[in-house]
Parts: sequence; C-alpha cells; structure tokens
Amino acid sequence: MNPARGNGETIITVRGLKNGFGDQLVHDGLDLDVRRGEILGVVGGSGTGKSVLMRSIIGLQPPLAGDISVFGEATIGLEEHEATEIRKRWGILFQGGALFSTLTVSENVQVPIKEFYPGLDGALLEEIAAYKVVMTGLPPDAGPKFPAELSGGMKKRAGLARALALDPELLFLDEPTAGLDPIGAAAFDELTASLQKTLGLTVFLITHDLDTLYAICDRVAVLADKRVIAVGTIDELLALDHPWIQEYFKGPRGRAAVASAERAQART
Ligand SMILES: Nc1ncnc2c1ncn2[C@@H]1O[C@H](COP(=O)(O)OP(=O)(O)OP(=O)(O)O)[C@@H](O)[C@H]1O
Repeated sequence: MNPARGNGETIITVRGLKNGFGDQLVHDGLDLDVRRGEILGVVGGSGTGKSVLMRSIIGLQPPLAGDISVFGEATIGLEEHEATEIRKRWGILFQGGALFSTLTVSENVQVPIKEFYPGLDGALLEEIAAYKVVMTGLPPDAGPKFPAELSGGMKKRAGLARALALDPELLFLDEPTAGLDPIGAAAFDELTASLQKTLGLTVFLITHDLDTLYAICDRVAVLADKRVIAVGTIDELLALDHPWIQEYFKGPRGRAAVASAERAQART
C-alpha cells in the first residue's frame, strides 16, 4: 500500500449517481473520486453494483441521475465524437477477458487500434500488437494463437494487452484475478502494479480478491447500501465499525490475506 500515491488531481468524479433496472435500484446517491496515479480497489458484496458503476463511468450504462466526469470532462450526454476522444484515453479489461474467440491474440489487440486509428498499415499494427503482447508477460509466440489455445492466466494477459493497446492513462479492470490459481493471481497483481508504475497509469480495479487489495491497492472503495460507504486505505477502513467492512477484512479470508501480505513483506 502506498497511500501517498495519487494525492494530486482527481481523474474520475462521480456525484449523486443513480442506477436501476425496473423496480430494482442499484445505486442511489453514489459519490466517488479516483485520484490520478492510484490503484483504487472497488469491493462490495455480490450484486452491489460494482460492474454497473464501471459501466456507467465508461458510458455503457446511462444512469437515471447523477454526474460523472473523467479527465475533468463531463461524460454523460456527450456527442459521439466527443465520447470517442475520451474513450481513446482509457483501456478496459472486462470480466472474463472478453476476447474475440475467432481472432488471434494479436488481432484482438489490434481491434481498438483499428477502431480509433483506421488508417494504420498492417505491419505497424502487427508491431504495436507484438509489443503489447510482450509487455504483459506473454511469450512472443502467443500473438498468432487463438484464445482457446491459451491458459486462463494467458487469456487475462491477452485481455490486458488489448486494454493497453492505445497507451491509456486510465485502466479499468473488472475482477482480473477471478478464476486464477493463487500463484497466477499473485503474478497478475505484480504485473498490474509494475505496469501502473512504469506507465504512470491510474487503475480502477473491481475485485473480490483480498490478496490483491493488500498487495497492490493504494485505496479501497466499499460499495454497500447502494452507494460508496467508505474509501480509504485498508487501515482507515478497519477503523470504521461498519459490519460488512469488519466481516470482510477481519473474517477468515481477510486474516489469511493479512498473513500472506506480511509474508510477502518479509521476503522483500
Ligand atoms: N443489464 C441489466 N439488466 C438488469 N439488471 C442488471 C443489469 N446489469 C446489472 N443488473 C443488476 O444490477 C445489480 C448489480 O450488478 P453488478 O453486475 O454491477 O454487481 P456486482 O457488484 O458487479 O456483482 P458481482 O460481484 O457478483 O460481479 C445486480 O442485481 C444485477 O442483476
């Protein structure tokens, strides 16, 4: 944890967000600030609206009410060309990777590049994709492979390579370590932290993985009761007496994550 990081500018601001489906209200008066340069973990029970929040921020879920700004610009109700300019500046790893199964890894990485820069020639696209593939720790020969030929961890890395295709400032990760074994998950966390540092990224990271929170998140936002009930370092959250927060961080899995973070600290 490095709470000092990200103390400057706010890169995402959400105010009074309201989302719902039919009779079900998912968010009601949700506020959140994400600071430039931080890795913000977003946690909450299943169905509390973490993915819906991410979808609202990236413009895939028009909210019932509220204001959202990213990079200092309001993102709701933008003209298509204005939205495109903003979308170029972020990358997204959706839950499960969401790779196109009929395209190779290299072709998957090229999808956003072709979308935003349709004029680039094939050789340059190949070159950019090859660079992104290697950057995410995949072997160079992963480029021509299809997703079905990859392990779960490799698929996540390929999804990350695609999310980084346009050199984003802001990265959205939706449960990136779900389905990975603990060693694969720890390796993915290390990759995220190292890319954040090297590329100066801001990371909005939805997770259920306590190890990830302890290992790489600067702050954690907790979703409950249709809003963000608290944001802070894990120590700051532990000082609160909200029952979900206490149960989450101090339950058996929370204690195991602390022990594992302490072991990792002792090794460095
Ligand atoms: N397109 C949709 N239509 C109807 N209901 C939806 C839609 N998208 C999400 N919901 C509902 O909104 C609620 C919040 O969903 P969301 O996927 O954001 O939860 P989550 O916190 O990400 O959960 P999990 O941790 O299980 O992934 C859920 O009850 C879900 O069923």
